[in-house]
Amino acid sequence: MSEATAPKIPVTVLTGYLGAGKTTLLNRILSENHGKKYAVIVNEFGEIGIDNDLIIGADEEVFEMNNGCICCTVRGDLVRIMEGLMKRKGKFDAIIVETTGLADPAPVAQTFFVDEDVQKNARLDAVVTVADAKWLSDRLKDAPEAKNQIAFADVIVLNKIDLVSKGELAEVEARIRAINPYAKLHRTERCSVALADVLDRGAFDLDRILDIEPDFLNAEDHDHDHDHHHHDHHHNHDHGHGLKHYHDEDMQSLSLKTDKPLDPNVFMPWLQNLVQVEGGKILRSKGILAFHDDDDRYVFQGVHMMLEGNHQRKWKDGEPRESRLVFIGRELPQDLIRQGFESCIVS
Ligand SMILES: Nc1nc2c(ncn2[C@@H]2O[C@H](COP(=O)(O)OP(=O)(O)OP(=O)(O)O)[C@@H](O)[C@H]2O)c(=O)[nH]1
Repeated sequence: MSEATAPKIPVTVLTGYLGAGKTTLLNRILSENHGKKYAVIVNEFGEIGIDNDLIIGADEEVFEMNNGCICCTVRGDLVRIMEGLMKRKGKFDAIIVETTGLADPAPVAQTFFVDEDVQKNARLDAVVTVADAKWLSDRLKDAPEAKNQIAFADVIVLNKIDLVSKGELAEVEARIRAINPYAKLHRTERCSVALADVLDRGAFDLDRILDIEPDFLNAEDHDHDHDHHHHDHHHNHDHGHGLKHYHDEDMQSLSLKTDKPLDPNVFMPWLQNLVQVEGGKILRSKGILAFHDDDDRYVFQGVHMMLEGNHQRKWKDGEPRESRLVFIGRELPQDLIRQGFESCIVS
């Protein structure tokens, strides 16, 4: 088949606010017995890559971009990774891009239309947005990214329905519908959705997007002239090709790391207390931990004051037993977190 007639590789953009369940959905996709091979591109907020370690069964096909937000500074990276993948066309069936919870999906989606090389070889299949039934209504009030993620969705996975009452679910669904009446919506616990409902949908609807973003296809300027004007607490960049998007400048991330073991009897109560007291400010926390006298890696995940943790697997021979944690939020009590963490290290 010639280059011109070869089918374009479908790309699914997986978005959704911090902690909504994107990695949970990605793991579900990758671990299902579908006989397909996916290339996965992950972008996360925070200096230490953790998500890569939480994705199962896709070791050699995960490409990480950790140096910024996918919708701005690393968009060049996205194009480069895509171009690299295109050279290996035939080795995989589809591409999934998991964006950070703080990314605006518009410029990400735009990459698949305005970058010539990418556009020749790949087609945006759908923007799939995971929405957190418990927290989305709050985020729609204070996080502009959350609203754009809903507005741009072709498919919405309304997740964590186990954490809300029927009334709350109806309420959040009505809020979603007020922003986006078109997307197909699935209510889920742990992103339990049929793969056919999220992949290979052929659902991306350019006309609808042009209604929301009339400048979506304008790409005169690829230099990313950031034109920052401040708008409340959010900066608003115009990437020079007409698309404006907003960032929450108050959002911070704190990354912590140690190669000394942690004392679980000190760490666990400390973390539980921290998210109980500061969970309003700490939107998201996650970490991979090496406990004293423990041959298993321990993984914890938090969204506000809710925490989950479990032993993930044995540390591999030769694998450095280090602990890595990330806290993301507004007005993070950085010194308090840092000091608390240090007190959990076995000296
Ligand atoms: N109770 C409950 N918890 C869930 C559900 N789905 C996911 N979680 C938990 O929510 C937390 C966040 O899930 P992730 O899949 O890591 O969320 P994410 O959107 O990838 O998070 P970021 O990449 O940090 O933005 C984890 O502790 C999950 O186990 C659900 O349906 N119900």
